[in-house]
Amino acid sequence: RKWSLDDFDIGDGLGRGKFGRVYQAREKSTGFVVALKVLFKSEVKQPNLARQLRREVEIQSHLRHENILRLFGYFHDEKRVYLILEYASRGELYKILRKYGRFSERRASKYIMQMARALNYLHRKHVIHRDIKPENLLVGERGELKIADFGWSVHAPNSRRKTTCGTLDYLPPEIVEGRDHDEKVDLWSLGVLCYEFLVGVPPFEDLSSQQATFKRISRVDLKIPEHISPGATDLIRRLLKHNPADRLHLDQVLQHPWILEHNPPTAQ
Ligand SMILES: O=C(Cc1cc(-c2ccc3c(-c4nc5ccccc5[nH]4)n[nH]c3c2)n[nH]1)Nc1cccc(F)c1
Repeated sequence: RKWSLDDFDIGDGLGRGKFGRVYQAREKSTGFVVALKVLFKSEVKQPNLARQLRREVEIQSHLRHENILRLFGYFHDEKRVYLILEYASRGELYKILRKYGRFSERRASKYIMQMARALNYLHRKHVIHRDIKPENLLVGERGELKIADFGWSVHAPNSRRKTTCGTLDYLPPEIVEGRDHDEKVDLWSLGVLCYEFLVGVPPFEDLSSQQATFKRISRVDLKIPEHISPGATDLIRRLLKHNPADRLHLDQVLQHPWILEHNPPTAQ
């Protein structure tokens, strides 16, 4: 199917900051609402960015999971590339987190369960995300999380250097120490995400410097506040292990008492 801009009525601008130029749009023949991401070809001129974009399109267009934002298609005109992305009606998770400060244990465990399911799906396809953090998550119509950005996903195992423009907060020791890494990096990030959902700040944040954060990550300098339940504390501790081999597997996360307690398995 060849798409073009004429197929869409363009609506409001959506994610301004992190996500660049994204607009709500309605496909004219069906009325289906999407998020249309516009990238200027001038911005994607550098060959590695074009390769990065092709890789991201390649990865995301083959993924089908309710907790992973869909890429429906793409097209370009002489100046721009357009991505037809799933519209997440409840917006960006980090804005909701900043508004509430921190989430209840029930809400956090539901989100962590959804993330574990999405990561399980990705890892089975040998895709590691490497950039799980609230800024990359959106919320759908039924309050479900959608992993939205695959800017850093690669096929496992991988030793590519990760030069992050964002914070180090979510990076595991093996990446900050520049060592080889595999999909277990996403298990570490899941632990960081769980901590930030419940506490409101990431566990190794040290606003004095990136170097200080680096040290706290490398030493796994983890302090879990008293108000966090024993179940959540246990799950966080079992994910934030320096040695990737010691981290809880995703199947074990989905069977963890803290997850089951708030998300009883519906009779299948
Ligand atoms: O760049 C992104 C990630 C991405 C996702 C989005 C994005 C941003 C915002 C939304 C929204 C959305 N819904 C909202 C509701 C209220 C307020 C704001 C909202 N944003 N829905 N879907 C989105 C999708 N922009 N960029 N993916 C990408 C890039 C290149 C190739 C590729 F295959 C995928």
